[in-house]
Formats: sequence, C-alpha cells, structure tokens
Amino acid sequence: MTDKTKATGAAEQDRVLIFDTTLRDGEQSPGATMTHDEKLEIAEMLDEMGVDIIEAGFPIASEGDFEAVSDIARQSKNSVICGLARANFKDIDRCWEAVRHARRPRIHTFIGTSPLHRAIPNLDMDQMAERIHETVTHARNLCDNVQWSPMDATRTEHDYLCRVVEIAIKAGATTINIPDTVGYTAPRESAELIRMLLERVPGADTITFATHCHNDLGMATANALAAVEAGARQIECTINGLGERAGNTALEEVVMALKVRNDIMPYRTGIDTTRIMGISRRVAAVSGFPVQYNKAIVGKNAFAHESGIHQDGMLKNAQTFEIMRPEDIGLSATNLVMGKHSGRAALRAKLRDLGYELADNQLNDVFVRFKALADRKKEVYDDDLVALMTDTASEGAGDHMQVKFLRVICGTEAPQSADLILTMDGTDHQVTAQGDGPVDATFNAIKKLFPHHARLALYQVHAVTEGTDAQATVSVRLEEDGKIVTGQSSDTDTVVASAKAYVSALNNLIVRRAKTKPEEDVKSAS
Ligand SMILES: CC(=O)SCCNC(=O)CCNC(=O)[C@H](O)C(C)(C)COP(=O)(O)OP(=O)(O)OC[C@H]1O[C@@H](n2cnc3c(N)ncnc32)[C@H](O)[C@@H]1OP(=O)(O)O
Ligand SMILES: CC(C)C(=O)C(=O)O
Ligand SMILES: [Mg+2]
Repeated sequence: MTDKTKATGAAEQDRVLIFDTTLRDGEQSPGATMTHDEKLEIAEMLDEMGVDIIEAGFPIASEGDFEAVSDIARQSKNSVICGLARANFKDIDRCWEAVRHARRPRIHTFIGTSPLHRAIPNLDMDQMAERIHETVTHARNLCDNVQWSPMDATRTEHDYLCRVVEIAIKAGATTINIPDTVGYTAPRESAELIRMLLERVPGADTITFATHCHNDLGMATANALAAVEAGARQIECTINGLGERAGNTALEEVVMALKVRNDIMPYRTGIDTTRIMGISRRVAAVSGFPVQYNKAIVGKNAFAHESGIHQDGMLKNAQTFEIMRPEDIGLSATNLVMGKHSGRAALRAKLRDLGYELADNQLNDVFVRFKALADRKKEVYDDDLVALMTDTASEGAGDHMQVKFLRVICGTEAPQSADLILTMDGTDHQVTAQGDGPVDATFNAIKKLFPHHARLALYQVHAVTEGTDAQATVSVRLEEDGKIVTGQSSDTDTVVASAKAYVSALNNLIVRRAKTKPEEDVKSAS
C-alpha cells in the first residue's frame, strides 16, 4: 500500500465514496428550501442512483429538519444516512435521535478551526481541542460511524489542523472531512493539504479523508479531484452544485470527470450515471434553482451543437465534438420528434428515456394531457414532457381545489382583473378580483375564495423551451407558521400556470395543516 492510497481504509483503494449534501448544504442556498415530501423523494433518488452517503439535514435546526432526517433514515435502502451537528452534546444527541432509524447511520459533527472561526465561540486552541475530544467521543459512544469536520480547514494553521485531526481520530472519528468552507483554496494547495495530513497525522491511514469544496472561485470540482489524487476517498457534493453562495462541488461533474478521464484519474464511484439527468431536473424543479444553459454535464447546451463545422463533425463522428455520450447521463437516446400525431408507443418510449416508467393507466392519463399540449404547440420537446410529468405528480386525486376557468383582462389600462371559477370540494365558486398586473389579480381572486394568511415566499417563472408558444413553468412557495409548501405548474399561458401553481401550493398547505392539526377543521383554520 502506498502512502497515497493508505487513507481510504477500504479494501478497494480506487473506490471514491460519493457523499451527497444536496439536502443539507444544498438546501442552505437562500431560497432553495424544499418541502418534507420533496426531500424524501430526492433522498430516494440519491439512494437509487448509488450515492454512498446522504447528508439528509441538520436535525437540531428545526422540527422540520429533524422529521426529514428521521423519515429519510427510515426509508433508506443502501445509502448511509448522515445528519449534521455542531460541537455540543445537544446537537449530537438530536442528530443521533434522527439518524439512528437508518440501516446505516452516521453522525457528522464539526467546528470552525481557523483563527477567524475559533473566535466565534471564543475558544482558545486548547479549549477547542478539548471540545473536539469530548464531542467526537460522545458521538462515537452513540454511533460507530462518525464524521468530523474542521470547518474552514483550508485557512487553519497546518500544525493546529494536524493536532485537531489527530484528536478526532483518537476519539473515534471514522471519516475526517477537510472543508474548503469559503471556496478559497486552489487545486495544488487542496492536494498538498491532504498529502500533508496523510504524512503527518498518526492514525491517518486508519480513516477515510473527505474533501468538501465550495465554488466561490469556480474551482470546487478541480479542488475536489486534486484532493482525491492526493488520497482523499470521499467527495462531498450536491446535485447541480447547489449550495451556499456560489455552491458546492457538483456531483455530476466529479462523477463524470472520473468516468470520462479514468485514464488519468483511475478511481471509481458507485454512481449509476444514467440517473444524473433525471435527478438534476428534479432538484432544479423542487429547489426553484434552474440549471444554467451552459452548465457542465446537465446544462441544456451541454450536448447541443449549432455551428456548422461542429454539426458536420458530429454527423461524421460524434466523438469529434462530444467527450461523453448523452445516454451516459440519461439523456434521450432516441430521436423521436413528439407532436400531435404521436401515439402512445412513442410517448412511452420517450418517457422511458427521460426516466419515467409508466403503468398502462398512468400512460393513458399522461397521453390525454400530452395531446392537449400538442394541440397548442407545434413540437413537444423533452423539457415540455418533464414539465408535464412534474404537473401530473403534483396534482393529487384528493385535491381540495382545482382551477376550472380563468379569464384575465390585462394591458396598458390598470387595474387588471381576473374572473375565476375554482372547483372546491366538488362545487364551483366564481369570483372577480382586481390587482396590479394579471398575476396579482388572479392571486387576489384565489385569495377571495380561499382566504388565508400564508406568506408568498417565492413566485418564479421560467420558460420551459424557446419560442412564443413555449410553456411557462411557475413555482410558488408559501410559508405559514414556519412550515413551507410549494406548488408548481406549467402551461403555455403564464397566468394559467401561475393560478394552478398557487392552487397546488394551497392544496399542499391544506394537507400540511391536516397533518399538524388533525383535530381542527382545516378549512375554518384559514
Ligand atoms: C459551513 C456550514 O455550512 S455550517 C452549517 C450552517 N447551517 C446552518 O446554520 C443552518 C441551520 N442553522 C440553524 O437553524 C441555527 O443557526 C441553529 C438552530 C443551528 C442555531 O440557532 P441559534 O441558537 O439561534 O444560534 P445562531 O444561529 O444565532 O448562532 C449560532 C450559534 O452556534 C454556535 N456555533 C456555530 N458553529 C458551532 C459549532 N460547530 N460548534 C458549536 N457551536 C457552534 C455559535 O457560536 C453561536 O452560538 P452563540 O450564539 O452562543 O455564540
Ligand atoms: C459543515 C461543513 C462541513 C461545511 O458545510 C463547510 O465547512 O462548508
Ligand atoms: Mg459547506
């Protein structure tokens, strides 16, 4: 065993563990809050795609986070389920309470070790070392899988970093994560830091080193890969690079880099890369953070070729301008053009390519919606179908309200007005309302029929495809008593999509109220 490979403590020295923190660090992006059900759904997708460790949340942060981590732990099949905890017994106990339901639980505890971060809890070097010893020991007494992180490791004095890492290992940490908390390091330095720890810290060969990078200078992927080359065997990352400020290392980037350049980076992950596109789309939808067009691997343009020389090359040999196959990340392998003349067989094949496996009755339902959309649009693109599937998933059979009719008068003359019919528990209710713009008028109409105090925390529109007949996908997020619910809908009419998204969020709010106040009449609580 070489010095370089000692760090994994694993039987297979070329295996790199993928630790996904979309649900913890990713969710820390301002505005990226996900609902309980969305977190469970994303966790299931992560588990199924072969993520080794899922950081499901920060259990002490809120009741909602605690419940999400507990439920993800309960539903987990293969992945290790991890929760975050500060360096105190209360956080660690709460974390254990949540993760202990998992088949394979992990406690992740951390404290800032750089001079700037040591000043926050006002601990000197010795006091902090003692705190690390006590808290890691406590965590290890609860759980045999403990990860410890010296936050802001890349700005911590090397001698002190070696000292505290050694303490954490002696106290029983099984993974030592080296975070570049503020995205400050560069690839060579990232590698040297791991190499330095491997060489200097007694016991370093008995644990796994992890790398956790942020993208403030656009180097998160490069820094993570450099750390792996130096001996780290766990990469911490998020889907679409979601995360604090400029984000975290993107899972799809490191995984595909290791796959495509295995000749110079001979390391393996356990990820089924064909699931990348599906989860990328879903995380973008539930977080409300669309993926930029030119994003590596999962951007809309990542496999698009418009210029003549590129198109010519692609037609002669795709490898001229593509270093990976679209199918490898789960992009459509078939070239079926979908439109009003397409049938069920083509729709089923197309949806299968997009990651949706449908039973016959589901296919029939989606087919009706697809035809309705195709009547309004010349061509139905992959993204239109994904939007359609997202709509179908967000509409429940037991929904309290549905939009039946909407007509909006808008233009240069204010105020704008909306005529609306909502079907509420089977009965139609009609109302007219005015507002500052068509969407405001529509939302006011909905509010007249279903008065409530939930705060509109997010209203976001994006065009699914190009062209003036493009569908708009609208996301609405409502907040009531600290609980968050979302709604989403797509339509070629932006105002109709907005109305449906708002109503969908309200339907979810009613369900949420019923869960938290089972004894009350949830309608009169509005
Ligand atoms: C780099 C990272 O990603 S770290 C993770 C960051 N994520 C989050 O903060 C999201 C979740 N956080 C929260 O919900 C809240 O901050 C809570 C519930 C954890 C704490 O809330 P509050 O008790 O109100 O504390 P507040 O957020 O104002 O301040 C943080 C406190 O934690 C302390 N603290 C911060 N990190 C640590 C740590 N690793 N170990 C021990 N204490 C810590 C701070 O010193 C401060 O305590 P003080 O007020 O006694 O000085
Ligand atoms: C909690 C730690 C690992 C973190 O997210 C960071 O330092 O960026
Ligand atoms: Mg982080």
